[in-house]
Amino acid sequence: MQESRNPASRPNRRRGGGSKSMSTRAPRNEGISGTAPLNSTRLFSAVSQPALTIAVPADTPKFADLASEKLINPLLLETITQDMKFNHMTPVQAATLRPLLTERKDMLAQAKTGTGKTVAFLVPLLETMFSRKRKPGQNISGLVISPTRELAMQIANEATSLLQRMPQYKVCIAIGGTNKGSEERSILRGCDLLIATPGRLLDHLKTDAGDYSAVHERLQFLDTIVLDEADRMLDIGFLPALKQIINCLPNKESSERQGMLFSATITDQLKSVAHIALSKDYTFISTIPEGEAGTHERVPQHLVVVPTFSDMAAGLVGALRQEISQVGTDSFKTIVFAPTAALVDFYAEILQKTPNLPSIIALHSRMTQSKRTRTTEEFRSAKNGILLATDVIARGMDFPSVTNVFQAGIPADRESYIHRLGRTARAGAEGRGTFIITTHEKYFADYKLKDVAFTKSEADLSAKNDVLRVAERLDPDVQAKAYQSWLGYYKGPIKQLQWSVDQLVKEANAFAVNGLGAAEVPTLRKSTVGKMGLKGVRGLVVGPDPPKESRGGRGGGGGGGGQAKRQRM
Ligand SMILES: Nc1ncnc2c1ncn2[C@@H]1O[C@H](COP(=O)(O)OP(=O)(O)OP(=O)(O)O)[C@@H](O)[C@H]1O
Repeated sequence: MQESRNPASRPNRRRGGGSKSMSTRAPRNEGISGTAPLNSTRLFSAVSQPALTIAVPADTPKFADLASEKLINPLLLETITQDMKFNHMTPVQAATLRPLLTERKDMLAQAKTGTGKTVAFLVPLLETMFSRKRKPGQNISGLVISPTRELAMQIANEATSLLQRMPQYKVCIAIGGTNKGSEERSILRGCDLLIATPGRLLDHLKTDAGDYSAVHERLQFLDTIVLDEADRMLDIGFLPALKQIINCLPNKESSERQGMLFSATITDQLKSVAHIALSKDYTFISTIPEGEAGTHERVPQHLVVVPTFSDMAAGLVGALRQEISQVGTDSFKTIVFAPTAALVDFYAEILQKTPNLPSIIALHSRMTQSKRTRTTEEFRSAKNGILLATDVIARGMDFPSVTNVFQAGIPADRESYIHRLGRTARAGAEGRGTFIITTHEKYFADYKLKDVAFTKSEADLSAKNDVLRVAERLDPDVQAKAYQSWLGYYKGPIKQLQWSVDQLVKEANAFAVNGLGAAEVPTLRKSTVGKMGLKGVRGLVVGPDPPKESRGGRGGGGGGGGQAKRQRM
């Protein structure tokens, strides 16, 4: 089934304001960062996100149309139309809601980023929950699994908004980086809808003694399971955890459980394992016409090619200045994606010391969860600013009014490019993308993104000397971590880059001195070099491992290492 109407065909009709400069801290959303049940009143009032009105084509059905067939609870309809001010469905909602509600079909659904997939899966999930004649809070009716903690919290917010007229239903979260005990107590106090990341959910299902837990028991009457950004979960290796979670649920055949998988990108691998959560005869709905890039037609995408990795920071500053001159500093709200946490920290240091840029913040998974949550909220409510981030927020995150997305260096794959770009031009708004790569990485634009109509822009490297001066004054630990993470990351696509390992190290060493401003090539620990598979490669400076008792921390320029997947986030 295909649906090709463009939700952006009309001008942006965003409503609301109240957003503030990023330097003003957003109120902390206690319902999410704490572990109490997400009581709708408390949570909703804490969220400072302006209401959005998507530029939905007037010819899609209205939510009110569902009422005439008694497919939607009147209170939920009032919330959607009066509180959230959504009248017409978006194309993906129009395509999926009816089959999900009337036939309770299992579904794999694909639609472009920022087009309202969350409401598309939450409404049927809530409708099933209302239809069950059980006391609210007794058992978990709906389970949504998300690849990241930030996305889980955002989905919980959206669910809580939808339930604001029915506070008897409780939304809980189970995510990593927070207190597991208090999470469990919240769930057991009463939970109707659980939003979880896979690893933490798995932890909740068994007791320390290995028996099934009380949380496990609460899941034995599950009515709906949703895997959001399902392909990402497979990509980061969550398949075994997902299988174990699903094995803990009542048998699919004997229960009436409905399954849904949603994403903007759907890989063949995902299709081949969809049956773990869906029945064999599931429906596949895509609102992206075949052969289309999957990025929004209205997002101009610029390609900037810089000569070497040492030019990347200067190229980024030049491209940012170019875009700021178009949009103006006051409303310039941008996400810059970089490949690894250490590179995010490096670029953040450079941009923080570059004059005439809006405020800069960084976000990646090596921060504490409370810092991650604070930064996410701060950027969500900011009117302008530059957020440097890894792929930890590439998927699903709905930051209002992001005018631009920059990608400094190639992403892990084509899907990541699409999802990162999708943080702008959401809900019918305008947006622009800039992809900055080196000559070595051009293969990615030429082959993996050959269907994207890039506008080629000249690299502005006028900031090169200033950037290098700033880099040279950085803490050697920042330089060393960036160097090591660069090596770990670019070892991945070494074949596509057409490099030998010697060439990889040569490029890394040139980047360390000419780009990162290191006085000399940073030293790597022997064990790190081994884990990276670079033992004996010429050009590396290898130092001894520290004595056993001082190992294990993540700190230190030569520590960690080799785990490209983890470093990427
Ligand atoms: N029918 C609607 N009318 C107006 N706005 C809507 C409607 N449905 C959802 N929205 C809003 O559109 C925005 C984008 O929705 P959402 O985050 O669900 O997109 P998505 O398709 O899941 O994106 P991604 O692929 O990035 O995860 C949200 O702010 C949401 O509240």
